[in-house]
Amino acid sequence: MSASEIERTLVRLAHEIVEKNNGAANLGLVGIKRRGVPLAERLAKLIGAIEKTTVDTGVLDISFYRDDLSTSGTRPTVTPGAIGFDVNDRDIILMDDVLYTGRTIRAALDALFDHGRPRSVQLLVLIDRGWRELPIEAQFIGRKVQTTDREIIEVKFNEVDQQEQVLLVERVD
Ligand SMILES: O=P(O)(O)OC[C@H]1O[C@H](OP(=O)(O)OP(=O)(O)O)[C@H](O)[C@@H]1O
Ligand SMILES: O=c1cc[nH]c(=O)[nH]1
Repeated sequence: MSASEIERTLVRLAHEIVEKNNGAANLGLVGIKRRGVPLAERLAKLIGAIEKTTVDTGVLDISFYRDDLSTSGTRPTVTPGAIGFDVNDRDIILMDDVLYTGRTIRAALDALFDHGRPRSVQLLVLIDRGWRELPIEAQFIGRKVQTTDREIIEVKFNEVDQQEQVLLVERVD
């Protein structure tokens, strides 16, 4: 995806979020570090412009570590820290760049509920590449991409990577 394709996709997703939630009054957007954070910030701006309001955004910090005893290889862990606003009774939309096994989102849900009790939680991802290992699905999807287990989706955002594109690349062993 090019920068303009990413932008058009985010505009569409902003409208889908507003439509599905009947506005933005109770919404809070929570970006999963790292590339979920610019996603949440950009969508808050887009939704704010559509609804002429401000939308709360926050950050969940999730870091990966190698677990050599685990068959899956990597396991997401949650770094404790403030989200940035009170999540109690809010309609939360978790945001991340790529949805793959679903383990990051599972950990993010645990972290979110450690911070309070949202009224609802929805999930937005820019790319759904399949290969789920858990019963987790996104309500808002930028693009579904069929991938093999030798392929990797690389999302590059200006705010993090100083470039803007989404690439499908072959894994190098
Ligand atoms: O559904 P999952 O299998 O959990 O995979 C999805 C996660 O993987 C990526 O993070 P990555 O580990 O590549 O870290 P980074 O992009 O922040 O470097 C991506 O940003 C998602 O958070
Ligand atoms: O292909 C993948 C899988 C997980 N996370 C990514 O960023 N890309």
